[in-house]
Amino acid sequence: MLPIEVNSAEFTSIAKNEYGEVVESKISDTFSELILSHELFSAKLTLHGGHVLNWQPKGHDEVFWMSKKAQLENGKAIRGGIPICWPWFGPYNDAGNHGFARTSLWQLGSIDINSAGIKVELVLEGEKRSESWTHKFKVTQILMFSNSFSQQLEIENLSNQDFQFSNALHSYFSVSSPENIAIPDLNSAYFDDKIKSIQGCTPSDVFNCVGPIDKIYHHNSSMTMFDKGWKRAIEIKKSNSTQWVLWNPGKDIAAGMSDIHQQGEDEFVCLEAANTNWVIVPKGEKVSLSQEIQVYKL
Ligand SMILES: O=P(O)(O)OC[C@H]1O[C@H](O)[C@H](O)[C@@H](O)[C@@H]1O
Repeated sequence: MLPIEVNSAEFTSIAKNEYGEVVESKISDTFSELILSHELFSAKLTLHGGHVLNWQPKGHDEVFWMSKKAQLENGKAIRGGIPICWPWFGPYNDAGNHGFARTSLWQLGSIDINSAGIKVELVLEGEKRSESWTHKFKVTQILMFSNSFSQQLEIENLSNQDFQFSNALHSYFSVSSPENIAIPDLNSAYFDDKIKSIQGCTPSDVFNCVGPIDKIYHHNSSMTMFDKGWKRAIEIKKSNSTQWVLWNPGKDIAAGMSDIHQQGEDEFVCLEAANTNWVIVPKGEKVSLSQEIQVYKL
């Protein structure tokens, strides 16, 4: 019997029709990305971390920033795009920052290409993934790429007791400069300043997003980020997330981060739809949260 022919090319088409195509590109022996093409947008994602790497709606520039020094390797967190921070946000016990979802290999559930865009479903499930968080769970991530973008997480508790999680959709938005960014919707929100370790700060105007800035805003509706340099606005709607996290490391902290290229901190602002406090999911139940992003020219 002849051996089955394996497609040894670096690029392998995994779904295609008259509206678009999804191609797998092997970056290394252990890391590959999925390249999505469609007349309304282009985008890239990877199963490592269930991570959206970029999305560019037609007629606009890239929406998400990616570090030129991002570690595209099995088990590493990727600096840029949208890391999924889950089942915890920030540090937790000795288990490191932001949970295991962003460093785990997700499974490809389904791909649907149609005239409106490309829908991709990714799944992460398991039990005892971390000594600090041992519950049995299933997370389904539903991504809809089009001239807008939406990302939904369905978090299912499959264990025989209630569990809790915190999370963030840690979007790195590409900007002309953090100096040019205004987010007027934040002006009226109470916030915790993580750098100064002060909680419950009274609302104050956000004139720019120059780092170091690391704030948790208690605000559960939409945000619009205005970039006066690139004359574009990014609107982010979210559901079931009670906070927004605003982060940029600034020059000195970024200089100590091996996966940010020189002056990379001048190219992005993170605005993260988050639940920084624990959310309880009763046993056998499901919680869903999402964000939806739209880009406008000013
Ligand atoms: O370096 P990472 O683990 O990816 O975390 C990057 C940043 O994520 C969030 O925005 C947190 O609020 C910051 O405190 C943290 O520094």
